[in-house]
Amino acid sequence: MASVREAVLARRSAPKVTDVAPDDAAIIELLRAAERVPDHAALRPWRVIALRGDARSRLGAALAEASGFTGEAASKLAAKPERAPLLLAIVASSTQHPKVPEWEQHTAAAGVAHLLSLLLDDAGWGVMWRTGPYTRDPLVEAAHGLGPNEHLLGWLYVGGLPAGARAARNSRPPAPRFSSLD
Ligand SMILES: Cc1cc2nc3c(=O)[nH]c(=O)nc-3n(C[C@H](O)[C@H](O)[C@H](O)COP(=O)(O)O)c2cc1C
Repeated sequence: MASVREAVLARRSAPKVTDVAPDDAAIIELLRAAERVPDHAALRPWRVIALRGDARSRLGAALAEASGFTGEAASKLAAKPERAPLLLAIVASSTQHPKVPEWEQHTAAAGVAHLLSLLLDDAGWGVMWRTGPYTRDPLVEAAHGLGPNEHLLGWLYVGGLPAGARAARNSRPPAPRFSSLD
C-alpha cells in the first residue's frame, strides 16, 4: 500500500477513462475515508451525488439548455458528461453558523473532493475533476435537486484507466509556492 506521500506524488488526472466504474458501495467506502477532512464545527457541509446512465444525459441536456447553444454546439456540450461512466457531483451544502462562514464550509467540501479524488486514484480508478462555465447555472444545479444553500463544486469524472494511462510523471514539479515570515 502506498504511503500518503507516495499516493500524492503518483496521482494524476485521467482525461480519458473506460466504461467500467466503481459501484455505490465502493464509493461510499472511499467517501467514509475522505470525510475525515478537517471540518470546523463538524458541520459536514458537503454531499456527493453519483450520476450514471441516463442521469448523465439529463445533465448534458441541462448544460446545453443553460448555454443557450443550438445545433452541433449544443449536442457537443450535451455529450460531455458521457465521457465517463460515473460522475460524482460534489455539492457544497452550507448552513448558517455564527462561527463558520460559507467560505470555510466550501473549503471543507473541496477538501472532501480532493481526498476522494486521491483515494479513487490510489484504488486504481481513472478520475478527473471537471467543471465548466455552466456548473453553477440554476438549470444545472436544479438537475441535481440542490437546495437553496447548496452549490456544485464540479464533478469527479470516474472510470477505468485505459492501458498505459498510468505513465509516471516525467516533468520536474515547479518550485513550491512557499515563503516564511519571522
Ligand atoms: C475545481 C476544479 C475544476 C477543474 N475543472 C477542470 C475542467 O473543467 N477541465 C479540465 O480540463 N481540467 C479541470 N480541472 C483540472 C484537472 O482536474 C486536472 O487537475 C488537470 O488536468 C491537471 O492534471 P493533474 O491533476 O494530473 O495534474 C479542474 C480542477 C479543479 C480543482
